Amino acid sequence: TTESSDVQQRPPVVQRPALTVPTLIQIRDILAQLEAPIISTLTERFNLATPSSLYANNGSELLAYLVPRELIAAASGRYDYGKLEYPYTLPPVSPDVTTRTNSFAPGRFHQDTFTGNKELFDFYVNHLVPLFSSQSSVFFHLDNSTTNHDATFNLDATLLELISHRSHIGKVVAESKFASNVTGFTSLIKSKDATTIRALLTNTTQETGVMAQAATAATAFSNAWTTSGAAETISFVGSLQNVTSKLFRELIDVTTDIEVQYILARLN
Ligand SMILES: O=C(O)C(=O)C[C@]1(C(=O)O)C=C[C@@H](O)C=C1
Repeated sequence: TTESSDVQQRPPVVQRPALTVPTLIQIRDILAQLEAPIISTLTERFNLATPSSLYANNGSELLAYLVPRELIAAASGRYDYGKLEYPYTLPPVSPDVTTRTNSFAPGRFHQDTFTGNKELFDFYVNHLVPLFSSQSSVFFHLDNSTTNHDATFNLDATLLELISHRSHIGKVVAESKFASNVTGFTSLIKSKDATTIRALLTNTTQETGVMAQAATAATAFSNAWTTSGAAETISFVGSLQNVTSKLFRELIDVTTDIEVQYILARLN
């Protein structure tokens, strides 16, 4: 009928709630809470033997593995507005638009379309996976095989989701910083001065604290594995430190990229 085709053609009306962001101090606590789960998953993943063929063609098999998982996640609301979760394989989200009647007061979340996921995925596959050099396997198979591809991709997916969520919390870090310096940021946004915006968003003291916490967590998790009797090589503790440090350096950089892009689109 005319009625049903009319219904099909009309785009869904999306009601986006007005969401206020926490203070910078609160957000830094939230970021700190994510360090242990990330490093715990990393430790688990680090201990799986990793055939490099699994990540050929820039990780195309892993990306394909993420598709059905992200479709299910989308259906359960994982990527809904304000969740600060963005998929690796699904289409980009539509941005908020500031209008005369809705100016998005400072402190209110303003959706932009940028995600750091491509950067995170490429870093993961090309710079982190090559460091996963475990020779032993935690799996016992009667056919003498040592790998479990499904378990490996499953941990990859969990880790990728966690690091993506951590990085996209940068959007609310940026909103919180924008709200506390509207005048300063507005002129920089108007002149599209990404370099000065980045400098204004950067806090190297905070970065040092984040890196130190990550190192502490890596020590704790590697100690937990060795003292509980896992068959680890002598180099395990140092290698996990190295991988953790590389990951958190990247996370800070991608989080900052996401902050910069958020600010640049703040008045759109
Ligand atoms: O805490 C902040 O101010 C942030 O912007 C977050 C963060 C991080 O990723 O942890 C990123 C950039 C800053 O230089 C310091 C820390």
